[in-house]
Amino acid sequence: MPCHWRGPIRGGQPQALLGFRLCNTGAAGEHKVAGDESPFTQPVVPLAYDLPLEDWSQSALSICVVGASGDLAKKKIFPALFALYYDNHLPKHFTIFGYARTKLDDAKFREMIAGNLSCRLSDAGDCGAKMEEFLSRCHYQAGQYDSLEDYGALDKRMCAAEKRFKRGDRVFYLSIPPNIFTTVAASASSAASSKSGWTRMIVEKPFGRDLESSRQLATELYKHLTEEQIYRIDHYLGKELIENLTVLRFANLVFEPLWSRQYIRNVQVIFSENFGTEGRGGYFDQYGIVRDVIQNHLLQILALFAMEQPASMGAEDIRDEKVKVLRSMQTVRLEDMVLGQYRGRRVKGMSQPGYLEDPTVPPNSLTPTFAACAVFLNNARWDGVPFLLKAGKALEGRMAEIRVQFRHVPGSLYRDKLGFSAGMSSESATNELVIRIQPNESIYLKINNKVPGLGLRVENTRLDLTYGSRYQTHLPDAYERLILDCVNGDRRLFIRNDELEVAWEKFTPVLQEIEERRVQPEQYPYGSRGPVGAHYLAAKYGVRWGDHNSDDL
Ligand SMILES: NC(=O)C1=CN([C@@H]2O[C@H](COP(=O)(O)OP(=O)(O)OC[C@H]3O[C@@H](n4cnc5c(N)ncnc54)[C@H](OP(=O)(O)O)[C@@H]3O)[C@@H](O)[C@H]2O)C=CC1
Ligand SMILES: O=C1O[C@H](COP(=O)(O)O)[C@@H](O)[C@H](O)[C@H]1O
Repeated sequence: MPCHWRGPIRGGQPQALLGFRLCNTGAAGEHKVAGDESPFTQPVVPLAYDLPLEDWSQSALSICVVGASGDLAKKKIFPALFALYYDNHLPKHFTIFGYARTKLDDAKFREMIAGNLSCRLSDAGDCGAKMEEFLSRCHYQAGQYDSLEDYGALDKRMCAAEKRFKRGDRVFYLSIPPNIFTTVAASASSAASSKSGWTRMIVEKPFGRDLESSRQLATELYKHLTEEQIYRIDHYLGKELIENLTVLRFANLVFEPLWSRQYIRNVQVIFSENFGTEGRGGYFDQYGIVRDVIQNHLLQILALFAMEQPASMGAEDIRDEKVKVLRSMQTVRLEDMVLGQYRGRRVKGMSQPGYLEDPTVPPNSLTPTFAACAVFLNNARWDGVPFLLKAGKALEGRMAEIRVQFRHVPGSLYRDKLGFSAGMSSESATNELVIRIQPNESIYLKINNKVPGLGLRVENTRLDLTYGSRYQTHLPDAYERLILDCVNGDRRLFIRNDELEVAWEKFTPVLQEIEERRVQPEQYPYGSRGPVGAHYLAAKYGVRWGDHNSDDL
């Protein structure tokens, strides 16, 4: 039975709009359709902004994870797919395929995935059954990444799963090392694109390692895919608190008027991990922390934080504003950057290995595992405001947050009452807005408040929105949100090519200089707060790192 579709296509063209595709039948991925009135197992709310909810009643969705045997696929992608299924966010007629070179059959593949699936806290008791149902829709195709024949075999199985429907839409998630991105894009799009619906590809970072290689990657991808088909993922954009940034700014009157150089002294975007590169040293050493975290995750956060209000919440309007603000950023300078690399240490008889002790890291590597930099935006809103970005591995805690430090109250009546004389610095008495991205997601505003009781003592305390106390709901993992957005054709949280170009433009010169001059990173002990140079950098701009305030730990 032919799979055919002649209706309009959104977000990525099928390869042959006019032709019918003859689908061979086969066992893989077939599931019952009798009595399928609703395209979902139960009605879901539209989750995509400004996009009509896709009509899935007559179509099937195939999701293929390329690199299915890998770390990311096992830890994040399959669990996210299960969570989406569990909460009824996937179309009813979906099938999942794993593709990689490792030889597995469906049973072994399901066994491999099952180990990482977990039930929601809200589990209504049917988790076991749902897991079984989910796993029964997961299939595995072993194949080489460049083999048209192997993708042809995958295509056959996808067709079998889609054969009862007018349309078959396909998502390929490229969860593979960057050296094979284009090979896979070429072979998969040529041999396994949908002929009856759309085909989209989620591409994982790194998108190159500098401006030139990023351009090359784009050129190669464009030989096989249109920009509309490419979903460049930055999983930080899928995190709840990042998704909330635009709501916080543009849906509240109280923040937006303060959001400028007039009231804000500095902005800090901080990422820290309390573990090293364990197991990923081979990949990490070629990139380093600036490329791994700062140039993408932290810069994206900065862009959302600092951009002007977009004309709408549509993907292109938001991404236009992000590009604009990134274009206004000064190119990052070496003198505004501090680099560090962790060394091993022994704590209570336990030894924590240094970066250079990781067997996958070349001896004498200069790759930074920590970096801090000050960046500036040359525009009317942010002129002169330092944005401090800091990221490090093997530090004392795991945390990501944005800190907005406000200016002093001019002519404050309460200077004495705030205890400046008793050693409290005037800085710790200024307002600070903290957006804690993870863990313990929260938004809090540090304010000065009268200590209750007789007399007049003022202290710096918090107006606190801690998600765990306010919302009794499970926060979806970033990968859930982003995979669902891709299925819905919502590109708001994915990186457009011009955003990527401008991000590389701003960082490539300094990255090249670091490599050419063989800049030595400052050593810091595993589990510490990082190199002291980061304090000097902040001090140069009259800033103190907010995450080092003991009240805030
Ligand atoms: N792991 C993570 O936490 C994160 C990963 N990423 C990105 O996601 C992508 C996947 O990451 P991850 O799962 O860790 O990667 P892996 O190194 O685990 O690779 C995924 C799969 O690709 C195949 N593969 C590995 N090396 C090669 C090679 N040299 N040539 C051909 N195939 C190879 C292997 O499958 P087989 O041998 O079976 O073919 C492997 O299982 C990468 O681009 C990474 O940068 C991004 C953020 C976080
Ligand atoms: O992209 C990456 O992110 C992870 C951190 O992600 P998180 O969601 O756990 O905070 C980081 O460990 C990795 O080095 C980097 O490639």
